[in-house]
Amino acid sequence: MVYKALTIAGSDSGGGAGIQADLKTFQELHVFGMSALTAVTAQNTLGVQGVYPLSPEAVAQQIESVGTDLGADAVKTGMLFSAEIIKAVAAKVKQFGWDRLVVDPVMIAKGGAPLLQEEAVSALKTYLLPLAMVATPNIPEAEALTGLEIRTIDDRKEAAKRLHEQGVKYVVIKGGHDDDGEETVDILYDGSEFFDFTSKRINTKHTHGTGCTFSAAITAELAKGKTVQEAVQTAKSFIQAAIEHELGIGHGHGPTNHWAYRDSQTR
Ligand SMILES: Nc1ncnc2c1ncn2[C@@H]1O[C@H](COP(=O)(O)OP(=O)(O)OP(=O)(O)O)[C@@H](O)[C@H]1O
Ligand SMILES: Cc1ncc(CO)c(N)n1
Repeated sequence: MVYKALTIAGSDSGGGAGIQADLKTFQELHVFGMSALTAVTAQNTLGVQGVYPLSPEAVAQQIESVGTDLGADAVKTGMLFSAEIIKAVAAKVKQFGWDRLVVDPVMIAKGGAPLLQEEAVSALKTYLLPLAMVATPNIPEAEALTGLEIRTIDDRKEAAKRLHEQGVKYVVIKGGHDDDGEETVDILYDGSEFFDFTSKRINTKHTHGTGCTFSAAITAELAKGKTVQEAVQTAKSFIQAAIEHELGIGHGHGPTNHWAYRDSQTR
């Protein structure tokens, strides 16, 4: 059985985030990866030097090409840049009836460069979140989507509830941005219960693309037919290994190590 996953996202020339992180993660998890590019970024470990969005038609046509021939067992979205691209993507997801959809609501790169126009946040809420099986906001993204200020674990839970009310079936609020403490805690809400995914916080500056990699791993596992809980557990182990075994490349915030999880399975 060949499992297939499609990522609809931006290109990171530095190879650590975006489409590149997604395809590497799919491959590591033994899932055939396909891509529809939304934008090309000139980017490296020091920051984003340029952003060149594609037209909504170009995005829609790539998805059409994949959907009418290869098909996809699961789909994820990353950087979508504009309200027009979001609408085009939502229409195609509906057309192909893709219900295993992971929405990573990418807004701002780690260095502060905007990857989603401010006015597109409401389009994300209106058109795409209601189609999402899973959404994976980090803390600032969850704040932007809900209007809440998130400080405590209870705040995170409240944000998860609000996003569930907006139509997301499973909400994962990632804890990577919570710098306090020895642990990183990601919270999963399924509409009735909360589940914590906790790991040791690794003290490193090489965390470029952690969010993309994490959501791609969830998507790959969903493509195989795993439950959301199983998929999030594997994704947490995948990103933990990828952060722990850093590659140490580039002069800034380096990429994570996409082959570390596989190595850990064979050691
Ligand atoms: N220092 C760390 N140690 C261990 N796990 C981490 C660390 N930083 C992030 N993570 C984990 O990585 C995953 C992604 O979380 P994070 O909040 O960093 O996403 P993000 O901000 O969307 O990432 P990015 O914008 O770089 O793609 C989560 O599972 C989180 O717990
Ligand atoms: C293309 C792209 N997508 C997502 C992110 C978020 O990490 C990034 N830095 N670049």
